[in-house]
Amino acid sequence: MVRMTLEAATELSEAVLRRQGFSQEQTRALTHTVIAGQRDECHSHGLYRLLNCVSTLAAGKVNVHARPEVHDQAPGIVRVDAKGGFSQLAFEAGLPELTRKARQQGIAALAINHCVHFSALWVEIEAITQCGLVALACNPSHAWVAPAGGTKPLFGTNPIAFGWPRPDGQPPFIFDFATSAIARGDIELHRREGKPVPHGWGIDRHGQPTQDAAAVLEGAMLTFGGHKGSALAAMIELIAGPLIGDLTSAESLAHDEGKGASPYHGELILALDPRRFLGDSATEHLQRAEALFTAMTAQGARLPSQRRYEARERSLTQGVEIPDSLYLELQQLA
Ligand SMILES: NC(=O)C1=CN([C@@H]2O[C@H](COP(=O)(O)OP(=O)(O)OC[C@H]3O[C@@H](n4cnc5c(N)ncnc54)[C@H](OP(=O)(O)O)[C@@H]3O)[C@@H](O)[C@H]2O)C=CC1
Ligand SMILES: O=C(O)C1=NCCCC1
Repeated sequence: MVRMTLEAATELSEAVLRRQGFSQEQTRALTHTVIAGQRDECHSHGLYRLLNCVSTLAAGKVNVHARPEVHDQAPGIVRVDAKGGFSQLAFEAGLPELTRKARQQGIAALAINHCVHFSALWVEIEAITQCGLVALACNPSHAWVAPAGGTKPLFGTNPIAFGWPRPDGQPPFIFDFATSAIARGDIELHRREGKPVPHGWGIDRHGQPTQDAAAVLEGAMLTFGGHKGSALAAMIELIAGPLIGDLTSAESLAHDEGKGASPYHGELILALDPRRFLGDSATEHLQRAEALFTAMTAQGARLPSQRRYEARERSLTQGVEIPDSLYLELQQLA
């Protein structure tokens, strides 16, 4: 393993992206995401993702000079056309209008269209909760996951993330997971490290259960929680696909033409303002939410994101670690 400071990791990411032709703005926004992922020890969405940025560019499947366009779609809806660029800049462009509308209306939606997407959603959810808003985000990806009861890839790994702001400087309550048993990135990391995957992550192309990571990647991933994850995955296809006029995971994969680039689709993000829902009683009710978190942890349960926040503390002082092989690949690209 190679250990480096967060500053060195940031320089490495910027060097790779600049060298490969990404604009200054794209380089900054992409680096923010992958460094956040690495810092919080979300290895499937950290520095490893730079390899996808580079291969997506080489495949001609991303516009590295895209300038997102913000449209005031309706009183409660802001739409951002990412113009074929990565989603990060589009999210940044839409965030001020999303928060303004949420504060005005109590609830607002941000629909991002035509974006190339690979981000962990908690990065965006954190930005919204920092504004004191409750947040929900989801998006399709490429058709890699079989519906419960089926054996052929149809859904994306379709992440869903939720965030709740907390008082007194406490970090927000956030969960963020794929509706597949695990993110595809994690299966890719198992394949790179030659490790078997646990039972229940996927099936081979003949529909048989397998622990061979490469066979799952060629076959189909499985949903988490059987029919429950499958229904959530279908919902995400609908509300972050046709509802916002964008591609489903199957359509994203067809758009890819076998190039292996990052998915191309839309994203739906909702923001809710507790102060609009509750008026003067907001503080009292947010305090009741704190009682829920206390009751969870009192039983020995950990809150989602607690591992991430602990990793963040460690990384800020000790830096981050990546496998030698990834470090060498990134050095070569830089
Ligand atoms: N852009 C895209 O299209 C896609 C992105 N992704 C991203 O991949 C990432 C990983 O997804 P996935 O593989 O499903 O993640 P996991 O199955 O690891 O689940 C992650 C979530 O569950 C929480 N969690 C895990 N274990 C526990 C526990 N014992 N108690 C309480 N909470 C727990 C995590 O908190 P903690 O982090 O603290 O462990 C985190 O919020 C996500 O960030 C997602 O956005 C996934 C699919 C597609
Ligand atoms: O890990 C995953 O699953 C994905 N991550 C980024 C984009 C495609 C799906």
